[in-house]
Amino acid sequence: MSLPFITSAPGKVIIFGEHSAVYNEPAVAASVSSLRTYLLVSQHEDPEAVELDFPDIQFKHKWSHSEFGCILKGETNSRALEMARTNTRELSQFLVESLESLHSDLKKSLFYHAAFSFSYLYICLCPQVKGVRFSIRSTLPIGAGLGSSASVSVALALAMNRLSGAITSDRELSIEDKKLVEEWSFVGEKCILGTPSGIDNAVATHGNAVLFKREMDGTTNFEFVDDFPQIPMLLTYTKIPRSTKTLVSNVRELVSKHPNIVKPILVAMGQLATRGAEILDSLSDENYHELLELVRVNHGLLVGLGVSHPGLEAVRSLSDSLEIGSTKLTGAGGGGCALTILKKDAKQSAVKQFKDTLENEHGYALYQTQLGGIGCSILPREAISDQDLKKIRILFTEDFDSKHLDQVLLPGECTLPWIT
Ligand SMILES: Nc1ncnc2c1ncn2[C@@H]1O[C@H](COP(=O)(O)OP(=O)(O)O)[C@@H](O)[C@H]1O
Ligand SMILES: C[C@@](O)(CCOP(=O)(O)O)CC(=O)O
Ligand SMILES: [Mg+2]
Repeated sequence: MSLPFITSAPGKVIIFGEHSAVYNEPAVAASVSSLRTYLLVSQHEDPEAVELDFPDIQFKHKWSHSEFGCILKGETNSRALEMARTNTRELSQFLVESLESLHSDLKKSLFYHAAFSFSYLYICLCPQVKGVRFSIRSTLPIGAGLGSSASVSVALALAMNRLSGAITSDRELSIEDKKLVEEWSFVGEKCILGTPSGIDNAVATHGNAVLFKREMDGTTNFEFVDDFPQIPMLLTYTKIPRSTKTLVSNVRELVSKHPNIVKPILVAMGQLATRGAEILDSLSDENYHELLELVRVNHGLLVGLGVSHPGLEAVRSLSDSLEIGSTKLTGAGGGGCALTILKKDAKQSAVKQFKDTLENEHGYALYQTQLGGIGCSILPREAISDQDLKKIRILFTEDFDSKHLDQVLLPGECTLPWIT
């Protein structure tokens, strides 16, 4: 595989069923194909180096390949690694402990999970590769509920499977390629957040909109929502930081404390997601009102799980009082983003007041973006001209804003021949 090459994966919006999805309930999500993570895999000046460069979170780390030797060498280790590679449903205890001691200097840092997830995938997928740098840039807000963690895992899983030779397609990614990316990006999400449902990385891999369900045996089951309707909606980013890992584990505590009360809430969310998907599949003037109702109910149930935040309630309450539509938190909650589905007859002046108040009085950011579209994608070296390569290298090394990244790299919009 010639270097450099680039991979990319989109963020997502969960429309129904965040949190309950972790408990094998169905959920509906769509990719946000214009908000993406890009990964540049390039040659390192040092032939022994494996370097991670994550400027968005100001994290850079370089390993010498020999540092991984203590994990890779020996017959017992080889057997344990083989298990880790074949049984992707559980993280390998051997690898978790080995990486913990290798990264003991990072243990207390905020970046531990990013380094852990990267090196877990690296050891499993392409441990023979060295003299390489992995640089990530994203136009997604991080920790906002739009699936930045999953898009990073998908971009890494695609790149590492390409480096190992497991993915070789040069015209179109096949169903098998995407299955492999989905499987390994789920492992990456597990490293970052413990017990993910798999919906975020499934959407970031396959794109479009899906009704998703993880079965009890660990397999994933999803149906694409055909012709996903472009619903008039607004995404509000409260800029309130939070961690998906913490929120998911808080809900787990609540479930184990009050199973008889909380489990029915999760089941109701699953029912709601199934009905929501039916409506989205055949959206009409008649059932549009029901869609708005389901959004309202879903938010109320999430409040019951304790994953809202006063900052999100401010968005919900303003959309209610201006009567513009229904608002729910999206993603793990606790801050991050809220999704407002607008009423068909929402007054333009009220929508404007909604946006102005949130931006000017609360300092929130509003995104107007289309849902659905391209999933993971790859740009091989052969498809990049030397001139474009120069531009791309600059984007990954200098502090450019996301507009520049989009102009040069956005799949479907730019002129580069992305393989999807
Ligand atoms: N651009 C990025 N560069 C490096 N790491 C990232 C990036 N985006 C996300 N991550 C990883 O994902 C974590 C945030 O994931 P999470 O809490 O699940 O929020 P969300 O997925 O909603 O954005 C970060 O702490 C970091 O480990
Ligand atoms: C809370 C959850 O349903 C969604 C988390 O999404 P995000 O990381 O907040 O973008 C967890 C999951 O489904 O894995
Ligand atoms: Mg996440």
